[in-house]
Amino acid sequence: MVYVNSAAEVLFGYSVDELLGKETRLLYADEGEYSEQGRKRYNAASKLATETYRVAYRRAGGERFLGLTTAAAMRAKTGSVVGFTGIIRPARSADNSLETLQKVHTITSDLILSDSHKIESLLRLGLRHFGLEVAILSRVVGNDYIVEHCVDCWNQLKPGERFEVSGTCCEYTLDARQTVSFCCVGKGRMRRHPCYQSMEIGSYIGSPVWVSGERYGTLNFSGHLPTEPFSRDDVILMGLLSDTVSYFLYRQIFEEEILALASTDELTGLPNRRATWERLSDLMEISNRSGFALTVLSIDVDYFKNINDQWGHAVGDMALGAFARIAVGLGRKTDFCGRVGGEEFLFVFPGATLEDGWEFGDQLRRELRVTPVDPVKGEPFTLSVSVGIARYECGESLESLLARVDAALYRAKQGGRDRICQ
Ligand SMILES: Nc1nc2c(ncn2[C@@H]2O[C@H](COP(=O)(O)OP(=O)(O)OP(=O)(O)O)[C@@H](O)[C@H]2O)c(=O)[nH]1
Repeated sequence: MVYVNSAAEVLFGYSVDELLGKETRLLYADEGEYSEQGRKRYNAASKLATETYRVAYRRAGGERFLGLTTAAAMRAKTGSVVGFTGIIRPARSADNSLETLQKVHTITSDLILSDSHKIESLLRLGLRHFGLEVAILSRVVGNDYIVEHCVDCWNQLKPGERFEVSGTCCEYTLDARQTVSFCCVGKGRMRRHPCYQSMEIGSYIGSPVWVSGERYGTLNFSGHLPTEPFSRDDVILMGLLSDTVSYFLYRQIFEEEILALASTDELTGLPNRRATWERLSDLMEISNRSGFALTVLSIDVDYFKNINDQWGHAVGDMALGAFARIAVGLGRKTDFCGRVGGEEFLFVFPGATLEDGWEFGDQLRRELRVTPVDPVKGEPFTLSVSVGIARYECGESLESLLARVDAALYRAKQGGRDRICQ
C-alpha cells in the first residue's frame, strides 16, 4: 500500500503508518480470498480489475466485515500497469440495498419454492445483506422463545430450540413494537442489557412479526462482533423482510386451516372420505415397499335410520359422535379411522393381521353393548355394528380392497347384522 486516506483508518482500525508499505493481504479476512483476488484482478494481465465486487475484510481488532470494492488499474504513459486503486465501502450501502430488494422480489415471486423455503431464503438473504452471523425467525409464546427457522454460520442453533425471551434483544424488539438495531451493543445503551452480557451479542437488527393482527415472534439478525452502523435503508429493508415473512406465515397457517377443514368430517372430527382414502393409499404403498401387514375394517352402524326416526336427527348425530369416540379410543396410536359415509366408517390397522382386526371388531362390539347413548329425553339405547374385514394383498388397487371389504360388510348385514364377516 502506497497511499491510504483517513477514512481507511476509520474503516480498518489501523493508522496510516501501520498500513503504508504493507501488503494488502493485511486487510483481507481470508488468506485464500487475497490470493484469489490477486490472481483474478490485481495483476497486469487482468481485465477484471475495473469492477465493483464484494469481499470480506478484516479490521485491526479482528472483526470481519463485507466491503464493496471498486477497483481500477493505474497505468503509466506507456500503458503498462503500475498499480491499482481501490475504493472500499462497507457493503451495506444504497446500491447494495437495491440489489437485496431485487433479490427479495426474485424469492417472493418464485413459483416453485414452497413458503417455508422462501422464508429460509429470506433469512439467508438478510444475513448476507447485513453481514451478520445468525438469522432467526422466532415464535414467542408467553416467556418461551422458540427458534422456528434459523441460519447460523456457526451451526450452533437448530430449529425447535427454546429459550426464555426475557433478557434477549428480541424482548426489547417486541416491547418497542418496531424495528430495532444495535451496531455496537457493547458501547451503546444496551451494554448493560442481559443480551449483551450473557449472550455476547455484539450487533443486532430485528423486527416484531405479526400474523393476522396477533404477535407471532421476531425476525432478527445478529452477530457476536460490532458492525457498521445500520442505515435508514437497512431499517426499511428489515421491516420489509419481516412483513414478507409475516405474509408467508399467514398463508401457511391459512392453507393448513383450509386443508384441515377440507379433510375433516365436521360432526365426528375424523378424516372424511377423501382424506381416509388418501391415507389408506399411502399406507398401501408403504406396505408394498416394506411388506408390513395392513388390515381394513368397514364398519356400519345397524338400523341407524330407526335411531333418527325414533329420536330425531340431533340424537342421531350425537350417536355418531359417541361411536367415533368409542372406536378411536379402542384403537392404537398408529391405527386410524375415517368417516366414509353417513353411518359408515373405515378403520385401518397398519401392521395388523386379519386376526388382530377381528379381535378389534369383537372388542368394539362388546364396548358398544356396554356404552349406552343417552338421548336425554328418553331411555338410553346402545348401538350395534356390522363389520366387514379384509387384509390388504400386496400390489392390490384401492378399488379392489374397498370392494372386498364392502362385500364382507354386505355379508355381515345379510347375515343378520351385529357381526363380523370377511
Ligand atoms: N343423524 C344423522 N343421520 C345420518 C347422517 N348421515 C346419514 N344419516 C342417516 O343414516 C341413515 C342410514 O340409513 P340406512 O342406509 O337405511 O341404514 P340403516 O338404517 O343403518 O340400516 P342398515 O345399515 O341396513 O342396518 C339414513 O336415515 C340417513 O339419513 C348424519 O350425519 N346424521
